[in-house]
Amino acid sequence: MTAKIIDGKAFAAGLRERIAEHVARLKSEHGITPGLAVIIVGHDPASQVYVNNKARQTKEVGMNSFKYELPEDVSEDEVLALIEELNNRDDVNGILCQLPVPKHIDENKIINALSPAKDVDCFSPENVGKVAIGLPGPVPCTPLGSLMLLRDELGDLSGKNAVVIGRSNLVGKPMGALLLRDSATVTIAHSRTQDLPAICAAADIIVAAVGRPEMVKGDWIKPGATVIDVGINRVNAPEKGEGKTKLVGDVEYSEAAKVAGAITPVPGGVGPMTIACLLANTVTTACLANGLTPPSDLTA
Ligand SMILES: NC(=O)C1=CN([C@@H]2O[C@H](COP(=O)(O)OP(=O)(O)OC[C@H]3O[C@@H](n4cnc5c(N)ncnc54)[C@H](OP(=O)(O)O)[C@@H]3O)[C@@H](O)[C@H]2O)C=CC1
Ligand SMILES: Nc1nc(=O)c2c([nH]1)NC[C@@H]1CN(c3ccc(C(=O)N[C@@H](CCC(=O)O)C(=O)O)cc3)C=[N+]21
Repeated sequence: MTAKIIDGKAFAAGLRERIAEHVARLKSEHGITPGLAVIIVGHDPASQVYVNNKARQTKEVGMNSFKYELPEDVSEDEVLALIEELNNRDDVNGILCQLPVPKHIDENKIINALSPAKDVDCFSPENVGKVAIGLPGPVPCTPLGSLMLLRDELGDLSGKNAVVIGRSNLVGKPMGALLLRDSATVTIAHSRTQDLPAICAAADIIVAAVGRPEMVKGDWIKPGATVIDVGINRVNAPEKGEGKTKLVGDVEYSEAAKVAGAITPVPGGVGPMTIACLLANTVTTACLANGLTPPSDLTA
């Protein structure tokens, strides 16, 4: 058996088309153009590429993009003042501060300063709570993108055994909450979990969000299971030439693809969905800010 490859890049492109239609309707029927502000501190090249991609895709779907590139040595107070200014601007519906920030800036202060109404990463306790109990609002981008791919692949997730590996506030925990809302039977594994291979062997769905290159082995996977590989790890690739690197996921892709029913590749899987869901969340917060019901196809 060879797994179906879940094309996250293509799915994300389709999602962006739907987002563009909703944005066009918000403009023509309500005079609203959603806006997303992205803050980047310092000059990490990977972050730069990523932030530029977000800005380009934001404009492509017809939304306004505001980019703030702050120097590495900017003070915490200056970043907090910028967030406060953006919190108060009517043309900004989403604010994202690219993480990590330099060490002299307290990440928690940044997260707490963001207005929950504009918190498109879904970091705030208020928004995390809404996700847990199923109230409308932004949903963490990577889990939302992963859920969309799973629903598209499997339809109803009700009663499926789902194992999420990783319990971070960013990915693992909200992923577990979303799967539970869809009536899957959810196990969340982490670094203290005993006998992870046995737990995976019972899973119809595996979501790997560990940050360890190719940790999940092909022979852990139940034949026919659906595998969502969230991990993005840059590793050395001497086979490509001296000093070259490549991206791999948290799943041993070549072996897993022989056993799984369907699997996301890295790159081209969950990563592109994360950015598309950021845009989807900005439409959601723009609707909520204007007393409109957010489009159901852009949220969980
Ligand atoms: N595709 C995308 O868009 C995105 C991809 N990522 C990628 O996803 C991965 C995970 O990210 P993130 O959640 O932020 O990572 P974190 O480092 O915050 O969390 C990793 C989790 O994995 C668990 N873990 C570590 N080692 C093991 C082990 N041996 N067995 C089982 N569990 C283990 C940790 O357990 P414990 O809690 O006990 O320490 C922790 O809960 C990374 O590769 C990251 O780059 C992240 C965000 C977006
Ligand atoms: N406030 C904040 N929110 C985030 O969501 C956030 C963040 N900070 N900091 C960094 C991480 C990382 N992250 C990625 C999203 C998409 C790809 C992505 O699209 N990856 C491509 C490959 C890109 C490449 O080739 O380098 C893919 O998987 O196909 C990667 C990484 C979001 N993050």
